[in-house]
Amino acid sequence: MAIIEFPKDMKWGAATASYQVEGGAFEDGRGASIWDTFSRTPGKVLNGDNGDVACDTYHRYEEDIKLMKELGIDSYRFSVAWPRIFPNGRGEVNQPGVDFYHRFVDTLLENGIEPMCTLYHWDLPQALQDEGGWANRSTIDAFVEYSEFMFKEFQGKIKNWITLNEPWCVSFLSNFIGEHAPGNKDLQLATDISHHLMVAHGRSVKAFRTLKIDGQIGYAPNVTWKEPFSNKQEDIDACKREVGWFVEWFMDPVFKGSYPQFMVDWFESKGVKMNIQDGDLQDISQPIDFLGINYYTGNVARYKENSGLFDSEDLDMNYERTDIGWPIYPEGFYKVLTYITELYGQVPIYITENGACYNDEAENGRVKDQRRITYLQLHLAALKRSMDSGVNIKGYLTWSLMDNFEWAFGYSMRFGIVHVDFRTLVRTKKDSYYWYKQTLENGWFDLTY
Ligand SMILES: CCOCCOc1ccc(-c2cn(C[C@@H]3NC[C@@H](O)[C@H]3O)nn2)cc1
Repeated sequence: MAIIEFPKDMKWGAATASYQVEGGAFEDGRGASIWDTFSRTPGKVLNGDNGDVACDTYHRYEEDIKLMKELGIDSYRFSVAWPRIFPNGRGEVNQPGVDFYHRFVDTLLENGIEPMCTLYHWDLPQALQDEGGWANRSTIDAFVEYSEFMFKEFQGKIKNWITLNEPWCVSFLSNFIGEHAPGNKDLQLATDISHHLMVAHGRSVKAFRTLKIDGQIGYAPNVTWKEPFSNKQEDIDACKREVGWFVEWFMDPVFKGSYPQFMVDWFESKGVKMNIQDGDLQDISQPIDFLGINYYTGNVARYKENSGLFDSEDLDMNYERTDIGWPIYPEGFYKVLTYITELYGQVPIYITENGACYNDEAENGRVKDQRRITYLQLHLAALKRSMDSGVNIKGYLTWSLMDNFEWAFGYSMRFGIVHVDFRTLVRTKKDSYYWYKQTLENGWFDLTY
């Protein structure tokens, strides 16, 4: 029994992303994205699932916004499908696609819900990929053109902007590990892409400032935590490299104007060189208004020679795991948030994603997902602990509002507080929806896991 209470001005929300929920993949002029291509490539997505229909939010958004309204959230984080705006990635605008997002945003605002818009949540126009995608610096220019259009088009309606979601996933998961679109496995390519993404982020922020857009802008890296198994320096250093791959690699350039030398040196030892052009780091280090943080899991790790990219190995500490297999590690949430604050000061932070995968099904109109409630309790308690330790948390948005297309896992992995039957598209509020609603109403919860 312990009451965990949050500041009255803290923002509460929920998050989704275009390719994962919209559907309408070929409607009203939308162009193909790399995920339409990837999901149609045999063996890339479990069960051959794709985002053609997804949750059909493209047609059912009014129903979804009713669910948000009843939930009582302040803010809803969604992403715009770039190929719905620019079917070829640049140039000609697809007006019906623009009109959809106006209807969507207007309905959010009519219901007193603040839109938090992610410009890039992985659905790159295939036409740009055909020219090399993020490996080609011309895609940076296309992203700036897309950003400028969106800033001007939705000025006054959207006041919270996120340039990129999880640049680590877009670069390393998608182009070195190869699990996500476009599925390359090349460390030099992935490192070049990570840099081009950050230049695109910085130049988008510059455009936001130049256009004098009313509102705030940031980006949303995903992070993890690796706790050294011992106080041996080799274990500490191995964990620093693992965490640095997510934290310092994507945050030092923004907050310090340079890449972390210990990571640059490590990549060079793997034969990777940095391809940085004059002015790139000045662009990347444009001041931002907030940092989005996505956290799901962490672990205990130690040095292991020639193991993985960083001479490290995770240990099986017998932590409980969610249904996607990720260890439940709320301590890591506290550790990585306090670490970020130690490195960069009290940067305003929104938790732009945190949630659990549990594949509970609906029975008689109810979904008993107590395990998700427990995960949320543990992580919100860790969040409050970080706030009491000086971390400048401005808001928390759970991933996700509803079950959706979980990338390479397709529809097999459920992160929603609302269940979706993907045969009928019927939405069912889970027990966690009601728990989250009560928590937002109170501004506190009783830690009773
Ligand atoms: C080092 C080896 O690693 C192998 C796998 O490595 C990862 C890391 C991270 C993820 C991951 C997935 N998600 C959930 C999504 N966030 C955005 C939203 O679209 C959610 O669907 N976050 N992180 C997957 C795999």
